[in-house]
Amino acid sequence: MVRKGWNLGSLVCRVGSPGFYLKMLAQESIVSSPGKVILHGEHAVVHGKVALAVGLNLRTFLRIRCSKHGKVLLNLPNLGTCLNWEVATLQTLKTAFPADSDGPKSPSPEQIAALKVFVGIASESADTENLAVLAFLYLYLSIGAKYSRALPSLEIIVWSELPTGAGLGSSAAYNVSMAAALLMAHGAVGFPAQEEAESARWTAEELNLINTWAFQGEKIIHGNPSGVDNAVGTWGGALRYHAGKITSLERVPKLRILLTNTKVPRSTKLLVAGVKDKVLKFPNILNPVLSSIDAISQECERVLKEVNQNPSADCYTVLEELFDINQHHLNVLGVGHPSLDRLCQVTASHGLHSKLTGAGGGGCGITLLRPDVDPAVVEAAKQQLKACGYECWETHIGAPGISLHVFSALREEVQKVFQTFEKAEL
Ligand SMILES: Nc1ncnc2c1ncn2[C@@H]1O[C@H](COP(=O)(O)OP(=O)(O)O)[C@@H](O)[C@H]1O
Ligand SMILES: C[C@@](O)(CCOP(=O)(O)O)CC(=O)O
Ligand SMILES: [Mg+2]
Repeated sequence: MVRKGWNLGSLVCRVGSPGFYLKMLAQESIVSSPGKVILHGEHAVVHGKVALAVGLNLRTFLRIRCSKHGKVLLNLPNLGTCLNWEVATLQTLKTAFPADSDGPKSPSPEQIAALKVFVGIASESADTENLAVLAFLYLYLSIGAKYSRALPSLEIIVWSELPTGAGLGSSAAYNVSMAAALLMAHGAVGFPAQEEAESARWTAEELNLINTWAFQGEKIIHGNPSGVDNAVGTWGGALRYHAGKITSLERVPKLRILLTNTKVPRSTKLLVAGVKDKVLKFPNILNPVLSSIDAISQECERVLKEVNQNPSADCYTVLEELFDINQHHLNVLGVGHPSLDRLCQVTASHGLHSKLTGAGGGGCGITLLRPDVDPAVVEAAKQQLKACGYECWETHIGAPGISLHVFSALREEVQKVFQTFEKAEL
């Protein structure tokens, strides 16, 4: 179902009246993708073990407009970055991104080197913020090379409710939104909106394509991603992820979670590389730890089913114990941080159980809230965490994956946010 070119016709063919789609495309499209919370399996999942992850109700929004000014504008207000390039200048990179008919391919070292030279990043730079620009250029040029003869002139703005670099999958939400918007702009996936619908999702085949391209963007930001984050950003809900196999977890109970951001910055790429080095150095010591984390994910999956069928206080006690054990394992892998130890100690002093989520090294932790927990206990824990300089908020798990926003109050609100960031560089 791949359609070639920057193609209004393909959008019109999909469903509905031509006037409706032409109007929508002439204006612009807004898509959004959720952040994620990994319940269990971070890091181990990079080494082929099971992870359980859920969509988070904090999202990244992207607006794409096709324009006639012969430029590409990329506005990233979360990073304070707004760049633009002449399309003609971007064409000079086409030798590194030749047209080919194969599916998405991993970014090659030569392509990454060419992009770094183009953007003016030192090749050894560990600055993760710049990686968002590289990931965009990679997706723009690769998707352009695959689906169109000419590169399009575009204006793109991405704004997120998620903290970046805090373990909540902001990089994946960014890459999933970017892949969906660019694929839609090229007609490689349809424009799924139905008239009067508030938001819309793509077919499973299209979601698969979006996910595969987003994974390539994640490779630029993470180095060696497992693919779990982009899978949640694409499909949402609650997923079991194992060696690229994505299974939707059916009938997951509505778990309540307290999310805490220690605000200690860290880079997923460096933390993942650190774990790899440690596993290579001490395979006999650390492989059993990864296997134990795998067993924790599987036990958690079993208990979540039980909570649904036959909820009991014991189930929640097991879930709490699994959090505690996994947090110790993650410390053994070297991805803990004193700020996370403090988070766990503070919540433990209120009888609550926490673990880091995502890459660790700072960033966010999650605390399980049993259904019968006294609200005064949660409030006291929150106050103490805030006094440590942390930010916390309560949430429950399972937000929808990548969505196109058509007619909704949410779309209007997001538009207003985008307008505050609009710059007049063009
Ligand atoms: N809204 C955004 N705008 C621009 N870049 C983003 C955005 N969200 C994430 N990124 C990119 O992702 C990086 C953070 O990714 P990462 O270190 O994997 O942490 P996490 O995915 O846990 O937030 C940022 O440094 C930036 O390159
Ligand atoms: C550590 C890891 O398991 C999750 C990283 O998540 P985040 O980028 O910290 O949100 C890495 C991965 O799965 O690719
Ligand atoms: Mg990430």
